[in-house]
Amino acid sequence: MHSGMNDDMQQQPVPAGAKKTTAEIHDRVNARLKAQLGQDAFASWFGRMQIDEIGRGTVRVSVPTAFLKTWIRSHYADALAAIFAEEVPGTLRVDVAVRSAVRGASLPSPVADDPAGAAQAAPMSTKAAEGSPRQAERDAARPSGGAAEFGSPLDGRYLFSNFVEGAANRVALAAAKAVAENGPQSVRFNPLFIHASVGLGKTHLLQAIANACVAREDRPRVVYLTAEYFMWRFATAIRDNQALSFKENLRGIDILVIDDMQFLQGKSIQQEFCHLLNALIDSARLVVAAADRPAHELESLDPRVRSRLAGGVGIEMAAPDFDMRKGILEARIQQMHAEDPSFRIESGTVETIARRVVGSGRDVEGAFNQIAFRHSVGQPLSPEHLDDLLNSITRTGGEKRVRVEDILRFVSRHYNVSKTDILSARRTRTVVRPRQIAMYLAKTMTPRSLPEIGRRFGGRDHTTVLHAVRKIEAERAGDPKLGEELDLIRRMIEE
Ligand SMILES: Nc1ncnc2c1ncn2[C@@H]1O[C@H](COP(=O)(O)OP(=O)(O)OP(=O)(O)O)[C@@H](O)[C@H]1O
Repeated sequence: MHSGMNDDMQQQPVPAGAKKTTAEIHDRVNARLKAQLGQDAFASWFGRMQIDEIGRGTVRVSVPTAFLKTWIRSHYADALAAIFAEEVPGTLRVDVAVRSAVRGASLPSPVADDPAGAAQAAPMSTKAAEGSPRQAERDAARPSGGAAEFGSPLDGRYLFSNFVEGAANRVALAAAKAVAENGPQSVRFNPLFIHASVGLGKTHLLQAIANACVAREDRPRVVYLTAEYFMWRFATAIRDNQALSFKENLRGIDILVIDDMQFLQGKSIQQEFCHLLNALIDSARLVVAAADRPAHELESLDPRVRSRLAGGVGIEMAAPDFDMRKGILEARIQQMHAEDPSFRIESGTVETIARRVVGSGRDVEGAFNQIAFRHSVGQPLSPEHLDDLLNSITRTGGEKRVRVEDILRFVSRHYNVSKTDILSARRTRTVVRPRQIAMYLAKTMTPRSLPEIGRRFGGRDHTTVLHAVRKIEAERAGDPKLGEELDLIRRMIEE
């Protein structure tokens, strides 16, 4: 797990009463962003950010391209606003603008409350940036860290090298590797469709393909996204009159990797997706997709999309056996140990978890994450607690498992905010609060890791999720009313 939050907290405070200069603030904000995101992601998205103005509760920053602005607004609005609020007490909003070619002039647009208006002020195709905007957008979209243009950022930890192979996934892994090796020339496996029940490694494998493709020498344009993200981006593009550039952008890519196809809904969106699928496959671009069931069983899908997906190579992954489960645990322990050398876990505990948690890779990781989380807050699990934990994980198998999707639905209903708002970059309190509660519930009711939850919440960083979980946990401890409210929502979701 990335330890950004901890690094971040180690920063030296400026003595009370001392007024920081803009340059000092910029340095501190940069240091925090680097600590949270890692050097590569920081350099890609914030390396060219400038602070233009600070005052009256507003910080104005600028970046050289509309693409960077859009990306920062949709992926890092929360992180940026939270950091500025800490560094510049009294900050209520952060405006991100595109720097004009004329030195110093910029086109402001709020990061928080009016994404639609903001996007219209400087659409992606606006020639407002210095140099060649298209080129700058491409450069920004191809950071050395491997994030792909337009889609969700890739998680650098999902690699072939730490994907544990076993009888359950051998064929899928071989196909995935072949696809990554041949890149856009993988016509034999086009589209490659991987299906498996929850938590069996679809996302890991898809991202491993995308990560490997991004690193190829022929530098294909790779887009990884979930069906939900596709829907959200498409809806936003229509609202912002950017549907054309949205389509153009996607049709120009070489490899599309799309996850969670079972969530693709809506007639016009499916139509659009079908056009995209046809355009890509017919022009020999590679499509890799995944869902929780075989393509022909995806009943909510438009029959044309279904048949196009079923016309490629479909491969199933099954549940991991004991050796695979042990392998997954060992891989996670190794990773954790590299980040925090003080991290220890008894070998007997590893065997116990692998023996008792017979579900998916996620269940195995869920048990591990709980143990790691306790370790990180200085409260290691005692043997009895481990037993309780394993009992609760093995009890909540199969159909009764709570999904982030269910949590989002109930929270949005309970607080009367739309799911789109919860997933958006909006930072008004009426949206932020339910979002944090939903994140807290996702962490405590599902075995998903912080980065996974971040991805489900509109591609947010795991530190944003951690912040939300800690905040709600702390408030809950001092506010019995909040405790009751959370229990009520929890019961509704479980029922
Ligand atoms: N074979 C494996 N090797 C290493 N890690 C694995 C393997 N299978 C699953 N995992 C881990 O388990 C967790 C869940 O896997 P992943 O998110 O890829 O599942 P999924 O099939 O996409 O689930 P969902 O359908 O719920 O999104 C991930 O952290 C992943 O790294």
